[in-house]
Amino acid sequence: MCKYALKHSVFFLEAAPSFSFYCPFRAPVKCAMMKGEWKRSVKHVKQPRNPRRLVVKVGTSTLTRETGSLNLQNMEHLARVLADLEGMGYQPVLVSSGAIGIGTKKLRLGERPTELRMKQAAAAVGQCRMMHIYDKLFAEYNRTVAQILLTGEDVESPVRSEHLHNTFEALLELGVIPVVNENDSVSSAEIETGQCKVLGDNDTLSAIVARLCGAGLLVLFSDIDGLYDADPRTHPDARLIHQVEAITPELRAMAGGAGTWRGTGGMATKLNAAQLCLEAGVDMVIANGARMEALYDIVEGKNVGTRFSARRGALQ
Ligand SMILES: Nc1ncnc2c1ncn2[C@@H]1O[C@H](COP(=O)(O)OP(=O)(O)O)[C@@H](O)[C@H]1O
Ligand SMILES: N[C@@H](CCC(=O)OP(=O)(O)O)C(=O)O
Repeated sequence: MCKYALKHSVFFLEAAPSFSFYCPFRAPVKCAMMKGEWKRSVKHVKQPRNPRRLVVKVGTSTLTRETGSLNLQNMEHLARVLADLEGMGYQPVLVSSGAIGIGTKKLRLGERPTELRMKQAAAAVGQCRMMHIYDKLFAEYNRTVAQILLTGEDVESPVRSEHLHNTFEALLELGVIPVVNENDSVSSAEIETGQCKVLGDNDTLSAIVARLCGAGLLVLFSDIDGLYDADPRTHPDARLIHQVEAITPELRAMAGGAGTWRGTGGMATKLNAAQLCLEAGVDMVIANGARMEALYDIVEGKNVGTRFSARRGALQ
């Protein structure tokens, strides 16, 4: 136990520069040594990665159709595959966007609102509807879901992030599938500007969640097969990049913004998420949400979409 704490605290010191703006792993590690029984709290201890734990993020463009209606086909496939993976011994955590888009449709607003308070109202309505659908779909497979809504302050605060970490642990231990989103109705940072010191968007949020709960893999399901060397919507000859090991300025230059009126951030925010994952030793894959079954291959490390491999700095 003591060796564990020391080993990992040393790791933190070495890795400290990468964690200067965010460190979710604040659970104190108590260490008793022989009869001296000294105890120490090691803050900022980095969690070992659990290879069976995976975070799956789905974007609004995957959960809704061009008309703004729910894409029930994608949602059903998502619930079935995650329930099945849970049955196979994996511990899935779902990060789901879609609250504003779904709320916009339910309120018959016609188009995504531009006024902040209206976006927040749409998110409050849409989140409720989205959870209702997830609850029903997962119940079909005898699975229980839980809602976790987060803000930047929650993951910045040592006390709150420790509570969050403990809640994830308890839910996963109970076999529950957590469904996470940003708490848009109280947090204006993301939906107003797309910029936020800690979160910023659900791509970044999912990377933070993957680190917070010690996941070994993050999968971002989008409306496209992966990262291309240019946005395929404007460059039809763009080529898919299969493997990435470092986020370089050249790579960032290839990543454009959102592809549809429903998406937020595009590939730019997915690369931010990849950067956070690579720093923490978490593998990340971008894949097409129209083929959720690809998740079976992804967890086995097969070549699907774009894989960001965290070879350096990996804990396991
Ligand atoms: N280099 C790129 N490779 C692939 N997609 C890109 C690239 N640059 C920009 N995009 C756009 O990113 C979109 C996916 O992001 P986004 O619209 O935010 O969806 P989501 O809701 O899944 O987060 C794609 O539809 C595509 O048009
Ligand atoms: N929290 C917002 C989603 C923000 C976001 O990042 O959206 P997306 O680009 O579709 O993943 C919502 O639920 O509407």
